[in-house]
Amino acid sequence: MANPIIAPFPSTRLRRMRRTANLRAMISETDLSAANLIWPIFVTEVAGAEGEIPSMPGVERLTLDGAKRAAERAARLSIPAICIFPHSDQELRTETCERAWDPDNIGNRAIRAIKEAVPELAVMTDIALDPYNINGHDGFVVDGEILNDETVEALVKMALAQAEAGADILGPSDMMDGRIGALRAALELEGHKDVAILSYAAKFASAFYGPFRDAVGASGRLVGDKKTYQINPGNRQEALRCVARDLAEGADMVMVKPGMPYLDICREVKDRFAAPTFAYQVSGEYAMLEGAIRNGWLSRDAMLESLLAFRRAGCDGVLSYFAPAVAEMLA
Ligand SMILES: NCc1[nH]cc(CCC(=O)O)c1CC(=O)O
Repeated sequence: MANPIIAPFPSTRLRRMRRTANLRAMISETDLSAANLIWPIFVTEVAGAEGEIPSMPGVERLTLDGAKRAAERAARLSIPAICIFPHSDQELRTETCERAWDPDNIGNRAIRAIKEAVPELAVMTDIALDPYNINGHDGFVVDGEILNDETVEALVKMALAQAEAGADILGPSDMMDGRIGALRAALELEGHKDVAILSYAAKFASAFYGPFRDAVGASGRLVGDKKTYQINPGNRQEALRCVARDLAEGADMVMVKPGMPYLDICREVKDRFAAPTFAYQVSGEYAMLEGAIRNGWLSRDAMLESLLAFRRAGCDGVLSYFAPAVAEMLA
């Protein structure tokens, strides 16, 4: 970092450059635009499950038609990418999770519908077994253990189905070891060399995912917790090793998740690896901010400030449920 030279007061008065809006604009260090946003949406195949998610006020589960309209809205607002999270038929969850790689599962149908409606919009997916798993885990569970290598094989099948459906960016969120390398190799082999991987590389075992699990119908299902695969929230060095490992295995971009409580990790990842770096402002962060805004306890500027903070911390972009609202404010 540069060594700023500060003349003694009153020669230096830092308030001189804060006096008017134009002076402030001239020395503004960080910007936020719609191009920095990825919009996560929930798509359901269950009749009657569409509509607002109680723990995420303002966020809805969408039908396929709703997903198409969201894609059109994203394009109008210059949001470059949308990320699809499936809410699948709860009755069809199984221990063997075969619907995860069914070309006609709701996630894959949503990819096709959106690519058809708005071909230029980048479509990102989630790779993990939890939307289709009877016990809500991201991997196969046998005798209470989350199996790593068997899960990776399933994730590869899931990824190929998504790539086949037209996904531009795959987002493995499962935290199994070795999955990035396995996905990259399979994509090369199966003719999907240009499909990008945005790895959920530094994903912590967080209490902030609660509302998301409500949204995808996993809350009541989850047996135990995800601490045998997601990172201990206190572990900075382990998070950096995960990022290094995923980049070495062929990830194009990396993610830190959750976001606001982990801005130190964002900064460190960007400085160390100089790779495209994203953060996920997760459901619990959204719920806190939106809840306070709806109660009149915070102004909507808190939303903008929270996203600007990710940019200041070195992130190229942010997955945020605020994406459309913020893009509208910025337009
Ligand atoms: N594969 C699961 C997944 N993918 C994205 C999120 C959380 C996103 C959010 O909270 O907004 C989760 C939840 C979890 O790990 O239990």
